[in-house]
Amino acid sequence: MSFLPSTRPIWPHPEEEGVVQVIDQRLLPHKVQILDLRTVEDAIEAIRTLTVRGAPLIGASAAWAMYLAAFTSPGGRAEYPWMEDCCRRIKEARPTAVNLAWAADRLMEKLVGVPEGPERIVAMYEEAAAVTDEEARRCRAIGEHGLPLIQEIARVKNGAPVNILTHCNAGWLACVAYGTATAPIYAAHGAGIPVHVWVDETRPLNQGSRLTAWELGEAGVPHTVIADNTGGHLMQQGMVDMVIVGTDRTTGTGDVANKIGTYLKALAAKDNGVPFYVALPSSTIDWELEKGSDIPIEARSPDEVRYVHGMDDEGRLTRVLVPPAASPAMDYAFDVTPARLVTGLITEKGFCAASREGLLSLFHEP
Ligand SMILES: CSC[C@H]1O[C@H](OP(=O)(O)O)[C@H](O)[C@@H]1O
Repeated sequence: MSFLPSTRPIWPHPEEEGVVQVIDQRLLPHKVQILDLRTVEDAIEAIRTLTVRGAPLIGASAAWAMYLAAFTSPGGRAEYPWMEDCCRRIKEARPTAVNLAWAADRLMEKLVGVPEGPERIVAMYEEAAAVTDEEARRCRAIGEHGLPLIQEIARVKNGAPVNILTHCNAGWLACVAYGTATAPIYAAHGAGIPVHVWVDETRPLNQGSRLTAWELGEAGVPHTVIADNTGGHLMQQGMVDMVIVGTDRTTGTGDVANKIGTYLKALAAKDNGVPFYVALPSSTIDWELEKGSDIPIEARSPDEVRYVHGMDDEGRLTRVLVPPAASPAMDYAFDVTPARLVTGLITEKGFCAASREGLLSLFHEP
């Protein structure tokens, strides 16, 4: 199986009803393992454990979780009380990515319009597939709208590679296809524009060194993995032409929640005059929030900081403890970059300023 930007990390089982298949991202890049999700609990656990992760993919997973809830409902008819309780539990799986609630609520809205029974189960399947396909189209469009930003730098550099720094994984693995931050990168690479990507390892779970590096390697995009604290030095040395990151929730005023460490990259970019772009589908915009400080920031198990997971020299998946066993640890999964540090937003409808006016120039507030 070749893994290209159009690859999907989630799909309905091709032969068996009531089964959704996902790539277990906890084992990448060392092992490609497909998991079968059969119940809403399976799907919630996959989201909670980052088996599937990334805002758009979390949204698609929530949509398919609602289908699994319908398929496994106690009375076999996707009864409203059961579905409402499942929707609530799905929305509790992780707090920061707004796509989770957006997708689960959309499936609930679809449900109320269809009588309970087999027809409603089919409607949940079709709506989950629609959410998934729409997300793939949005990400492809993000690539098209971000491409000119890279083309302009390539023009100025007269054929020298465009150096792009990215943080965490906002690739097809985090979405449904193409990615958000990676979509313009894949579009540029596909158009023959020389690019090189500085890949932040992104502690503590190393979504960059494990997932982004794997994606780019599979797609043949030149890249270099760097320790998280390297980006500022590279920017000071003029070795970064732009930063492109994803987001888990962006307020209607352009404040951006993304993987922990993003804010520090934005500060370094501002200090060095490096453009700092955020790529996002409209499903990641939270129009109800004015201030980024109101975005719920997920705190995860300290063991994610204390242990490093990887493969040993004998090819065995393993983990090692880094700090003393007695040392406490904290694991904030996200931080908030204020709009004033964001050069612009790359969306499926075009490029805009990180502001309410900018977003409203492209979208109607729901
Ligand atoms: C395109 S959304 C990707 C976004 O999600 C990641 O978080 P996690 O791996 O914890 O789901 C990270 O913030 C990425 O930028």
